[in-house]
Amino acid sequence: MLFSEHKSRKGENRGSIEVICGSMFSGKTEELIRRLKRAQIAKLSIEIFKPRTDTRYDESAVVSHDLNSIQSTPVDHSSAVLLLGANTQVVGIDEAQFFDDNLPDVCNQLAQQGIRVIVAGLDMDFSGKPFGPMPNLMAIAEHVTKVNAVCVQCGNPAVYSFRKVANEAKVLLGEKDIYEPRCRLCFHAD
Ligand SMILES: Nc1ncnc2c1ncn2[C@@H]1O[C@H](COP(=O)(O)OP(=O)(O)O)[C@@H](O)[C@H]1O
Ligand SMILES: Cc1cn([C@H]2C[C@H](O)[C@@H](COP(=O)(O)O)O2)c(=O)[nH]c1=O
Ligand SMILES: [Zn+2]
Repeated sequence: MLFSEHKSRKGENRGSIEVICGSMFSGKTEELIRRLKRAQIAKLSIEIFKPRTDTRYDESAVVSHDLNSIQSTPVDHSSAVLLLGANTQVVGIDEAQFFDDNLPDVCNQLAQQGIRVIVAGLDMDFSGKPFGPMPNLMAIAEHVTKVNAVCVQCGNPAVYSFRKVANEAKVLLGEKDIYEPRCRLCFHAD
């Protein structure tokens, strides 16, 4: 599937929702940044949002594990995305799993206003359960892209984020110190 930067003709509503999902280290943020930078090259106006709680690499920028980055606005609630994203052509959202349950409705409203909305997030938490608003976002999206990491145990495609520490909290920020991507077989082996 190719994602297009084409501009709407006058009066034509080209709003849409794209979801990029997968495990940790699967390339969600890289893919989000790639699509947003192409939109910038096409001279479309863009606004990017992430949850304020996600301070792993930077307070405000969206940063991939390979340290590619793009400036963003940290927000506390999806309502801020609706307010701040309303007057732009493309809206990008990273770490969508941490947003409140109203995010799908916000994305729908933005798409109805003609905005291309691109959302990236973890589809499953460390226990293999659907994460936050992600399943509902995937249900209403025009396009869903599931990316895979490489299983660190066996080298097969990985769809799970295995937590290496004993902590049952749903939200636990971290990197390779706490998580490793695993395939189905290796995820359920431990
Ligand atoms: N086990 C792994 N499988 C795939 N990529 C990995 C792995 N470990 C590190 N990486 C790196 O992580 C990058 C993806 O980072 P990023 O886009 O931030 O992922 P995500 O947002 O899905 O966590 C890859 O391009 C690769 O260089
Ligand atoms: C599986 C899982 C992950 N997290 C946290 C860990 C990281 O800070 C982010 C995911 O980042 P990425 O860009 O996808 O690598 O989420 C969590 O809080 N709970 C979990 O179950
Ligand atoms: Zn494996």
